[in-house]
Amino acid sequence: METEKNSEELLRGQAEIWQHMFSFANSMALKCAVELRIADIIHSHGGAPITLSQIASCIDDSPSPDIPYLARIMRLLVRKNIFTVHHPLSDSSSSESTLYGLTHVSRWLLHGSDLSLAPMILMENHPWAVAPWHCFSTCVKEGGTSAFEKAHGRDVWDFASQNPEFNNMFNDGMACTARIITRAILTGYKDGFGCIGSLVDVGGGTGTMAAEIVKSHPHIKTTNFDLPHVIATAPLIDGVCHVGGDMFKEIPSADTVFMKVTLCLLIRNP
Ligand SMILES: C[S@@+](CC[C@H](N)C(=O)[O-])C[C@H]1O[C@@H](n2cnc3c(N)ncnc32)[C@H](O)[C@@H]1O
Repeated sequence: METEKNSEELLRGQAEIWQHMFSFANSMALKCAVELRIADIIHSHGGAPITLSQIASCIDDSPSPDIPYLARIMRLLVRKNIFTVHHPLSDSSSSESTLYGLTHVSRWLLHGSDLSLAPMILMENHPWAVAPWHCFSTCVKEGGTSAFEKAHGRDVWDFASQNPEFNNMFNDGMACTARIITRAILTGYKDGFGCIGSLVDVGGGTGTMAAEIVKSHPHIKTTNFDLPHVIATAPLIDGVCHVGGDMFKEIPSADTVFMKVTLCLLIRNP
């Protein structure tokens, strides 16, 4: 009896290992959906569910997409609740009539939407960004530096300064989350900004956060401060002054210092 229970547990353990082993498949399928712009394609058809052939016919730079391959990826994405599937005919095996639609999850994959995580998904799943995740054991064995440095031989900011493609991808990823988070901050902390005269966003990337602040509080003299290679790619933003530099040396003066990474710090100067 005991042995039977043990072997069942062991089998369950093995199943869990297989799940962990291939859990990266979820991120890769998500990345594929963003690269192929599947959510955008469905959205451009009015958001109503469409067939695989309709999706395939709108995929950029692919005169003859592999529909069975696409079907397999969609099956995984449907399973993960990223898209819906409908079988309008009673014969659910007829893949030609099967319709795929958007969910509240896939709406975050729309390119160009104000609330989109598409640039972040592309950045975080790029081989450059994934490489450090392969270095956990090296970090434990050797210690010393970050996983990014183990993978790329220099820190992420230095790497970005030497690699314009990574720099743009990283900054775009940051900008899309900044847009989402700033709106939540501005809504939740409505009264906090009224009394601010000047503000500097330290490590503000290409200025998305600063732009949102100035849009809703035009009276604030706003500076976006980041490393020179980031500021060099920042767009002109009405009411925002971009300054390049190193925060460990000096930051532009303002009565409020704003810092956001994954969490946000608002420090009022006395
Ligand atoms: C994780 S990103 C956050 C970007 C932005 N605040 C946001 O939340 O979307 C950190 C930012 O800090 C900047 N940074 C890193 N070291 C810096 C330094 N020494 N001086 C100024 N900015 C720096 C990076 O270039 C990057 O834009």
